[in-house]
Amino acid sequence: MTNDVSVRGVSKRWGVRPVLAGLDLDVRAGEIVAVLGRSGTGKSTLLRIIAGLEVPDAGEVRIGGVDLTATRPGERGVGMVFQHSPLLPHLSVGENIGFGISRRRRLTGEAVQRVERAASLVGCLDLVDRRPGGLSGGERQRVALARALVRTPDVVLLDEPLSSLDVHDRADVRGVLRDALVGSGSTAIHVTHDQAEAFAVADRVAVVDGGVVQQVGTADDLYERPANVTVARLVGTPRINLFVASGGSVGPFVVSGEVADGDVVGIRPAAFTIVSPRTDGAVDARVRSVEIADDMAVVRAEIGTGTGTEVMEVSVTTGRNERPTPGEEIGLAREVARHVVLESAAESS
Ligand SMILES: Nc1ncnc2c1ncn2[C@@H]1O[C@H](COP(=O)(O)OP(=O)(O)OP(=O)(O)O)[C@@H](O)[C@H]1O
Repeated sequence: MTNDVSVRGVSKRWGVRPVLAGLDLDVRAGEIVAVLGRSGTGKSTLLRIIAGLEVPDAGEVRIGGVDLTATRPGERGVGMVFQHSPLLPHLSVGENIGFGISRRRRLTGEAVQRVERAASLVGCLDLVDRRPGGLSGGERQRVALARALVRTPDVVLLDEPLSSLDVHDRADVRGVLRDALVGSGSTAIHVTHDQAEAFAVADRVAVVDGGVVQQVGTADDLYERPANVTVARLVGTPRINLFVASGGSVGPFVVSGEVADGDVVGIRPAAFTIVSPRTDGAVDARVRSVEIADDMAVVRAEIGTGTGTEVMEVSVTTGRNERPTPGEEIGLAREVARHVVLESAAESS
């Protein structure tokens, strides 16, 4: 295959502000990679550079090993889908999809087949005779995707394609999107700030922050083995709890395995166990708030830090039916089964 994407040392400033700072990213042929990052971290800028719509200050982009620095957007074999992809209102859905391969409104034999294939890839074959005006947001984005895929591009770039949809449409279209991308054989780079979407659509996720890729990996890699504090805080809902280790303990908790003084240690909310209040050896806590998320409850509780009178808040998840109430005294088992060392004091000194 010749449609792998390689981004090497790409930098871009807007005015004095560096947005991308020597960013590297490798996407294998046929792979779907999501670029996940907070708002304003340069994700769209990166996509536009790959598409040839922006020129980087430094670095290069290769598709299939070919340096594209001097290649115009239309010649890069790249298709794009945006958050709001404009459809032409006076054309039918089929004609809109066909617009990707021909400026002529009346399509001939082979073009009709290609439109039908693209429409069926995204599950909108039944819409081809409709006008875009009456389509739902989810339907419109599926049509926009079909219009990008009809050209059988080497690479599809998707810039927040689902973020204008309501939660239900978003969840439905995610699956369609992944199946269509896999079915097309194109390499895909999907920009989003929604981690659930990134994990649902992509084979691997690249976390971007500070103008560089912080870590690339599967959902398990990023959740279980985040490379640093930045990734640990961006991946996982509710957020990971952070502690600085001291005297072999992590705040008032004890983890399996050794930790050195000054290590920054992360404990996921699901790794804590709630026990009865004032259980021998448990950590006393008071519930500040409880939020229900489907079958899970997110409990925010105040604990002593183990270093005096200071208190800190930890997030703990539990089953919806086992949840305590705000204000209640609870205990947290002192021994925590899983943790991750995010910064080693020995390395940073
Ligand atoms: N053409 C431009 N001129 C000046 N500044 C720009 C331009 N395009 C983007 N920026 C700035 O660069 C930064 C990164 O923007 P970009 O849209 O790439 O981020 P993003 O991660 O895609 O954000 P979002 O998720 O909010 O879309 C922002 O601060 C933005 O204001």
